[in-house]
Amino acid sequence: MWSIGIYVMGLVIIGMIHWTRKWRNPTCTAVRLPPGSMGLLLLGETIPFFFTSKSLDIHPFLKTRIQKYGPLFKTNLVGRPVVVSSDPDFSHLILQQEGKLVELWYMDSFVKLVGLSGSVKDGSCIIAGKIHKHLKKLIFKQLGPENLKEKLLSGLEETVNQALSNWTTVPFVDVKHACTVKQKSTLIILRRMIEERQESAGEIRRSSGDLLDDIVEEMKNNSLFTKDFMSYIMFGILIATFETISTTLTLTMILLTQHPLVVQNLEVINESLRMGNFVPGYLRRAIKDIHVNGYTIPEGWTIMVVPSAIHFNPETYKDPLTFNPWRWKDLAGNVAAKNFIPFGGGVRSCPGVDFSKVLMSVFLHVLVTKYRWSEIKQGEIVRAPIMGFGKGYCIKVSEKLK
Ligand code: HEM
Repeated sequence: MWSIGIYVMGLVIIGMIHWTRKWRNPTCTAVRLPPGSMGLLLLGETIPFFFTSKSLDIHPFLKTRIQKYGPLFKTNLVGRPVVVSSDPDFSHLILQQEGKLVELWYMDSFVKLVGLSGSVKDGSCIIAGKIHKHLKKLIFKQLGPENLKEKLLSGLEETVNQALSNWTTVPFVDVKHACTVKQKSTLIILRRMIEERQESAGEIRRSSGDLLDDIVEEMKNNSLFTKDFMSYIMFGILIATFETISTTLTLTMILLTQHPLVVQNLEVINESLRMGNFVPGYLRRAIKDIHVNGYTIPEGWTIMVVPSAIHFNPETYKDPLTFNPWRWKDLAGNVAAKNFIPFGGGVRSCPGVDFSKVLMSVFLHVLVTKYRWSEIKQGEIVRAPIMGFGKGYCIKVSEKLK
């Protein structure tokens, strides 16, 4: 009896040792993986990745490992092997290689943990291939520079004026909250709007011609564009708009309050985007083995491009943690091309880039020319690892005295 027990115990121990070895060195072939640690069995290094950091700087999980292992390191997050890249050239290459070396990839559990659930299925972005191209074209037609100038700009200014005027009537506003959509009710409203537009498609189309009209038109010809799918896509677009712009504007307000002399500088938005890095990384999956600097990233592994590491690289940006909009005057265009990626890059880059920059410029212009503000509650900047503002950033807005 004893001998059977010892035999089983031995088998379990050998199994555990084998499993741990395989976890630490996950490939069977003799490829040279980037340096780094796969962390604890099953957990990997997930826990320190989600620690809260109260600084604008690169998250400590990433910073300490970049210092220890260099610009490319391996790790394991939420059960998946990941290579993290803070190398500007390699990151640039990866973002340009969609469909060739890599594909957009969101780890399900990662997405849930960082609060982006809803946009993925089985890890892959559900908006792929032809649908992706088509949708992006529709978004760009509405939010690209031409339509912005011809149709949207005056409306934006009016909306911003109205919002700021409303803000003067309340004791204070929580900036991030004031710019954010209420998710549940928005989804219901969107579904209703699609139905209404479907019912009166011809009529509204002539008078409005917005993204929703384009989508309703597409739904007639494309069986993949179902009502459910499209209300979900519209919701995704709204989230992509509000979450990003509200975070960037809140951070801009905090930085401007700390540096009032900078207010008139047009490069404030670029500088805020450089320092914001509200997501920890852009995720891709290697669709074939990728060879880089003598290392191999095996097919199927996740690659995380870390914008904060690129935007806080002291070789590109002197005193990277200093808010200095003037730095942009001296930065050559070709330097910025690989070292400034707040909107991603390649075919998966953000289609809302022009709209976001125009909206934020209009907001800041109206704010500083017509209004003044004072801080009521300081926003505590936290990265966990998505950027947030603790218990909120509250300001009191008043009209400027004439
Ligand atoms: C400050 C504002 C914004 C920032 C910083 C931002 C940032 C980004 C980034 C970094 C990506 C690429 C992610 C990746 O490569 O994995 C992206 C993609 C995307 N963004 Fe934005 N975004 C902003 C505003 C907007 C707006 C206003 C829209 C509205 C249409 C939008 C819609 C999208 C969409 C649909 C994608 C997916 C593109 C694709 O998969 O090809 N974003 N955004």
